[in-house]
Amino acid sequence: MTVLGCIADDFTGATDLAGLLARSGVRVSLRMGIPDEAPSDTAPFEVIALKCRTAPVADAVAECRRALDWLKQAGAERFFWKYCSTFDSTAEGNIGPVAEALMADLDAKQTMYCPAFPENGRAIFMGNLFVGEQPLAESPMKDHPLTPMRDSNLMRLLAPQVSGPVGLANRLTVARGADALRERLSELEGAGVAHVVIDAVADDDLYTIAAACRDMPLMTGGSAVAMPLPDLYVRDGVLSADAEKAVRPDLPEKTIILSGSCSAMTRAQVSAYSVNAPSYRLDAFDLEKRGIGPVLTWLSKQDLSKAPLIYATAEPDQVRKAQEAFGGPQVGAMIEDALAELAQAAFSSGARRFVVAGGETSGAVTQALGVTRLDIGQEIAPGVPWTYTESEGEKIALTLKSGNFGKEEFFADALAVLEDQ
Ligand SMILES: Nc1ncnc2c1ncn2[C@@H]1O[C@H](COP(=O)(O)OP(=O)(O)OP(=O)(O)O)[C@@H](O)[C@H]1O
Ligand SMILES: O=C(O)[C@@H](O)C(=O)CO
Repeated sequence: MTVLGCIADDFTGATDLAGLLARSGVRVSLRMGIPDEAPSDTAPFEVIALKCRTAPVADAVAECRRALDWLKQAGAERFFWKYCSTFDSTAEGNIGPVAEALMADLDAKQTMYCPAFPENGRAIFMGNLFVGEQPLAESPMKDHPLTPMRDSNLMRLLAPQVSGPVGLANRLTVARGADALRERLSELEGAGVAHVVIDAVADDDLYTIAAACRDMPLMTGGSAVAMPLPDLYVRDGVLSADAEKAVRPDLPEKTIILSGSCSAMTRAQVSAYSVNAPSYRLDAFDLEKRGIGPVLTWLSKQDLSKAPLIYATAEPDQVRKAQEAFGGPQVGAMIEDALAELAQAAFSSGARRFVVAGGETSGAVTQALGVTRLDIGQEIAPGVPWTYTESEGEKIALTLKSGNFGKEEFFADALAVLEDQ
């Protein structure tokens, strides 16, 4: 029976959330897209990964509502809407419109918003989101190819995305504990505030917030505020802990690393890895002119046991030039399609270990590999676990890395963690 039903707006975000929930030892099931069939063999925590972060608002809302229906059928009575720890969205959405639609379906008068992820340097103070020591709008997220973040204030970012009033429960309240926070939430509810941003700067704050909000029909946030929920549910008696860890299948060593993320950390990871490993830079202008042929030829000559890297990862000025030439969404889709086709080609050449960087990129690659359900394995870095699944009846391992997660040596770390298991 499913205790918590989760909907994630991208694929790396979904594995991030699943990985943090799985730290508790409970079984977490991750579905790539809404399953066609009715729920069966469900886990206490079900996460549905969608690719709707940058989809048109109406499409995102419709898809998330369908996901909600599936999770309700799975028996869930509490729900979690997972978006990015850097609140990636546009002036239209999709964080607010989806939250509002799910609230309406669940008859919820109020929900909370907490993208904080202290282990990865995301903190919220007085409603402002920080990435490390920088306000969001001064961090590298200001140059994101699809969702450039140009304001750091979560209330200001959220207000144009929702129809109801937006409020704040600040750190001074959170520091006073779960009862004080509950009181503040009900005071805001009395004043008609439906959308409450909650400050959090450290993991202790997240425990307080999860404790205060765990009975809301809908919680929303990054992955970290969901992390305390399994233990809280066990204490509440609504969940019994069953430590069913996924076991790594026996896999050939052949590996491919595909990076479509242009985030600052991924750029550093690509630089670090490409010094010693075979690597190919996929250039947007070259791809448009000559198609995917040259990189397919390069790939066919690689020894996959050396874990080659193919990356479209580029500096902000290069991204800007490509976007000006072809249009932002068009160039994004062209590169995603290319990386998806390369994943298929690598699979046909025997690759069974896939390291993918970037949420949209991960969505494209997993869809191309026909992956529908993942088991969560060992974490490589906070929020980035290995996952195990099948493609065309063959066992494979996949890790889907959020753009800004992991340290500089992430790609080498990922290979090492799999070897160590
Ligand atoms: N050189 C490039 N020029 C323009 N767009 C690019 C280039 N390289 C990649 N892209 C596009 O940028 C987008 C990057 O988004 P993606 O979600 O994959 O990474 P991310 O945002 O860093 O990761 P996350 O969502 O996990 O934080 C993709 O649509 C990708 O195709
Ligand atoms: O929350 C995060 O930062 C990540 O899980 C993510 O959503 C990146 O796409």
